[in-house]
Amino acid sequence: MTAPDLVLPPCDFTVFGGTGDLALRKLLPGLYEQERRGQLPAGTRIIGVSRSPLDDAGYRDLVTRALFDHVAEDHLEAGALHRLTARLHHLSLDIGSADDWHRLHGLLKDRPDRPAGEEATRIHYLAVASELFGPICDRLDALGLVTPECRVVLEKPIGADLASSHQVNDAVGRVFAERQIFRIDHYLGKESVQNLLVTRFANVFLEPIWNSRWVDHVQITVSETLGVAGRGEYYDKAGALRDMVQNHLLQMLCLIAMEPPTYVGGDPVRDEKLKVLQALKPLTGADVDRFTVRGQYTSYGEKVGHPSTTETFVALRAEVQNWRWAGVPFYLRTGKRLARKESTIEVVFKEPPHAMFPHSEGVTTPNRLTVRMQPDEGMQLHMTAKHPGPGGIRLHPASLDLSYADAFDERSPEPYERLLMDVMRGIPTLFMRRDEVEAAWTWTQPVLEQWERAAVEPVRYHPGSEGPAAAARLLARDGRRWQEAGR
Ligand SMILES: NC(=O)C1=CN([C@@H]2O[C@H](COP(=O)(O)OP(=O)(O)OC[C@H]3O[C@@H](n4cnc5c(N)ncnc54)[C@H](OP(=O)(O)O)[C@@H]3O)[C@@H](O)[C@H]2O)C=CC1
Ligand SMILES: O=C1O[C@H](COP(=O)(O)O)[C@@H](O)[C@H](O)[C@H]1O
Repeated sequence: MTAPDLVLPPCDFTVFGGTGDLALRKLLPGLYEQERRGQLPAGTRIIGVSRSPLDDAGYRDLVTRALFDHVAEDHLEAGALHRLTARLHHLSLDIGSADDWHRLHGLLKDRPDRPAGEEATRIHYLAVASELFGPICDRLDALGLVTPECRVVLEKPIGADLASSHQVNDAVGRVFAERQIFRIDHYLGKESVQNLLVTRFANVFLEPIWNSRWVDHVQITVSETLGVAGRGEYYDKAGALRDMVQNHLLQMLCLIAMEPPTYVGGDPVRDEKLKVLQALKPLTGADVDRFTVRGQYTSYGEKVGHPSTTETFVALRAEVQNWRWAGVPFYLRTGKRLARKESTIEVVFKEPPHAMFPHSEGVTTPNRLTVRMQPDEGMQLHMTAKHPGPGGIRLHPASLDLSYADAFDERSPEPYERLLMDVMRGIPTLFMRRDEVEAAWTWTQPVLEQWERAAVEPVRYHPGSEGPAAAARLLARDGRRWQEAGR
């Protein structure tokens, strides 16, 4: 999935929402890492846009402070900091008002370093709420700032439901062609998530058993220790289903469940993911009540300043209705203020068909492939081994471990760092296509509607806990349990 090194033309990288949490915590540190590794194309400029009354110097100060907070200390290098901050500009404008946009036009058109007719590659990164995507695109279009080489990057969630995601995608699609639109899902930028494709399709040993005959069930967990931090206003309108499940968790499910694409490239991979989303068994009515759990940590209302019914935890049971996966449950869960920060996928295989070792019944544990996105990126294949020693065969759980930190000298790039590079190079494989986003909303929508219709109150859980007991019951009903860290 990595393109050969190319000499890229300069970029004008405009970040709408350039003073926001995402820009300061993730995007600018990602761009800094690229700068440090000499990967930013020469002549690249980074233009932050927000309503804040900042000039270039003020923005450079703000970003420098953010880099000190969010870049690993041993990566902070005076030269790279200087080079990156020298690229920064800030424009104060209100996206909702027609004023001041001419200044963006002036800045983007003013490239004395480029020969006449050769513009920089313009990348418009929309790190603002998705209601603002349409107005931004319209203004860029009206100012003549959209050329065929331009790209636009959309942050998730795109819309708040199926209807609004159609509206947002329509509004962006009126100005940009689909090939210019990069819908970001930072989970697809994680090395271990990309490695799922490689593990499945650059090896042969898994394929014969990667189906309902041998896989008992799949678990996908993204558990966070942090609460909603400074993002309460956004989060309270979104909740965990829109914030995490509709995008990150379903994308991971797709990579586990998809058929082999003809080659790893933009459309083949996305075509296969789309088929998985379209094969998800709809959860409606009584199924929603039975197969979903909504939770909220007990101090959430205080955090957002009012009583709220927004979920900060979701667990659910999904099914992919196709030949490969019929009858295999995919259990998904995510939540805030839980006991651990951990993102994992567990593919749990069936028991061997026959217990042939004396006294082995109940001693073996099913084979299991654990993919660890964080912490300690890697993979473990859990198996049963012979305990060493004479006198009969005693069985013992053991595992084959792949830890990225041990196996590779290079550090794994942060997801945004990797994905921003792909945007600059114009590589769409790790970005969501419109039909994928809408298919994910199509599946999510009836759950949202049923929760609303039935006024499903979230069950409370204690911060620092494993989440609501109902999530454990969801699996216990099927005679299964969540795999917890390290076990
Ligand atoms: N933060 C995160 O970890 C993640 C965020 N996202 C998504 O990224 C987007 C941004 O999130 P986040 O950074 O957290 O949000 P913030 O509220 O922290 O930042 C919003 C940014 O947009 C600017 N802004 C808001 N309204 C306008 C306006 N009318 N005109 C110009 N600028 C405006 C704000 O600056 P000012 O108020 O000065 O105008 C600020 O720079 C959202 O869509 C979110 O869902 C996605 C994944 C993770
Ligand atoms: O997109 C989001 O992801 C983060 C979790 O990302 P991770 O890489 O730290 O697992 C989540 O905190 C945030 O609410 C959500 O918008």
